[in-house]
Amino acid sequence: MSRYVDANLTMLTDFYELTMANGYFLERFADRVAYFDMFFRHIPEDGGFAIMAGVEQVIDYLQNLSFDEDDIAYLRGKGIFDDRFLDYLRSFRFCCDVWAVPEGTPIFPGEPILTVRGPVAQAQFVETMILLTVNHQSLIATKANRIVRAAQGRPVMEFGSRRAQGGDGAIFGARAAVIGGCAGTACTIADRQFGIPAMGTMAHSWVQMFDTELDAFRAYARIYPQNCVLLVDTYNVLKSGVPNAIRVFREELLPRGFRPAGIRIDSGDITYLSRKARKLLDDAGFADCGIVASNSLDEYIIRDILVQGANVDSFGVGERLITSRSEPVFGGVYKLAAVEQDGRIVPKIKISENVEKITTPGFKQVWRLYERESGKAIADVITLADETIGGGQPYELFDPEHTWKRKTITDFTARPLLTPVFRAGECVYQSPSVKEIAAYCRAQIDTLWEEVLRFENPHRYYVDLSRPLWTLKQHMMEQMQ
Ligand SMILES: Nc1ncnc2c1ncn2[C@@H]1O[C@H](COP(=O)(O)OP(=O)(O)OP(=O)(O)O)[C@@H](O)[C@H]1O
Ligand SMILES: O=P(O)(O)OC[C@H]1O[C@H](OP(=O)(O)OP(=O)(O)O)[C@H](O)[C@@H]1O
Ligand SMILES: O=C(O)c1cccnc1
Repeated sequence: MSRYVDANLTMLTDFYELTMANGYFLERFADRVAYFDMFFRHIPEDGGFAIMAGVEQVIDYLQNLSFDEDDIAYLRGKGIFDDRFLDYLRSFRFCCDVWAVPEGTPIFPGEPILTVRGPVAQAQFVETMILLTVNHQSLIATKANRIVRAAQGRPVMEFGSRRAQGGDGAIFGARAAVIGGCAGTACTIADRQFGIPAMGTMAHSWVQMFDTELDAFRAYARIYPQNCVLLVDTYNVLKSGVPNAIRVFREELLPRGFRPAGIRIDSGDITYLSRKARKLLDDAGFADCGIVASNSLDEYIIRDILVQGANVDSFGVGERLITSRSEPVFGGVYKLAAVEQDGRIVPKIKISENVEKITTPGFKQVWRLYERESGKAIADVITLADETIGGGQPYELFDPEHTWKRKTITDFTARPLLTPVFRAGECVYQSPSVKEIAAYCRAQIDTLWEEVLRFENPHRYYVDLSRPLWTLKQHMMEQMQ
């Protein structure tokens, strides 16, 4: 089970999906085969890449689609749905094909990251949940990864449940955070469900509950000698918190053969306090005692305090991660790309004044091309689904907007990113564990050039169209003029 409540989320859909489905049904259109693509247009915070996440929960949702009698009665009560349509919903069985880019893969604007093919009434209907699931988790995985990269190898713990936007925000946010590189989470249920390590320290209330800070530290050290991290900022970090921690480490841990795990600083100037605390700990013979920092951190503050010379070994990050506070929207959209007519795929396009918003028509595949020698990713190429790239053949890349910019590459490998997930409604994909996804994500990010990784003005990674696809799109745009 990958949902925290065993609820059927079939009715979690925008109402227009239902009115359209009813309409398709009445127009005898419901079984016409359509292709929908999910893609996004903008990388949060103008970053160089985003991270795909949420596929496992999309699978879970699609496998559990069904309307029960209460749903049907509710819809009947609306007074706008045809009885025959309601009967059709009663026997609804998801029978579409779905392809998705595997979770943990770096993704780029404009490329399909998930495609659904099937009867339009169904393929249209699943839009809302697919978008909300992938938008949420990709947003948080992308944000978490920025924070993790800012920490430069120091572990980052996800502390955000209490400030998440609801239960799903906390649980799937924790899942996505670990995909993006967090070492663990404070979210216990996420550990139970996804096997991602739950960890934590203590709250200020623990310290306040005792007559003195010293008593609070002593009690904690006695109960948890093997993993003793003491919160040192309830009263005064340097005058009482750290000295009391040192005393307790000496009196409670050393005699029992334990070493301290750490102290946590949760307020004030982290750079100043961590440096002073480090010196006190070192002078007391606890050079191995880690310093955890928390308090409304994000990638910018972490980067700043490290540049300032903070002495921090790990970070706890909550609200700004779990809500992706600096940019809380991952604007993935779901657009019709083609229909089938008389056994042929007929591409569809959506025209806009804004060139970026013109959709790319047809049933497509996305190929990632890697330089053979360095293993680095060169570009992604969106092709029609029946095209193949690789097999030792040179390939000409060209910029879809400035077509005179061309380059022929020879020594490369190519892999298709869109992977079959459902065939005719049957799941054909085994989701990896979150740990495996996180490891894959790390390895994939290593294939990106430094220039794409940086926070400020990263290079735009190439997402090109194949010649047949570019020609098709051009032709359709001209026809629509
Ligand atoms: N050296 C630093 N450079 C930049 N930002 C820092 C530094 N130290 C802490 N911060 C950040 O400054 C922000 C504000 O901290 P603020 O002054 O509100 O304090 P506080 O110490 O939490 O106050 P309180 O004692 O009320 O909890 C936090 O987001 C914190 O992460
Ligand atoms: O600041 P964030 O990035 O969201 O990290 C999580 C915060 O949650 C806790 O504070 P809170 O005041 O809720 O509880 P506490 O009494 O345990 O400090 C913790 O001490 C952190 O400050
Ligand atoms: O374990 C912690 O230190 C923790 C957990 C949640 C929020 N803040 C801190």
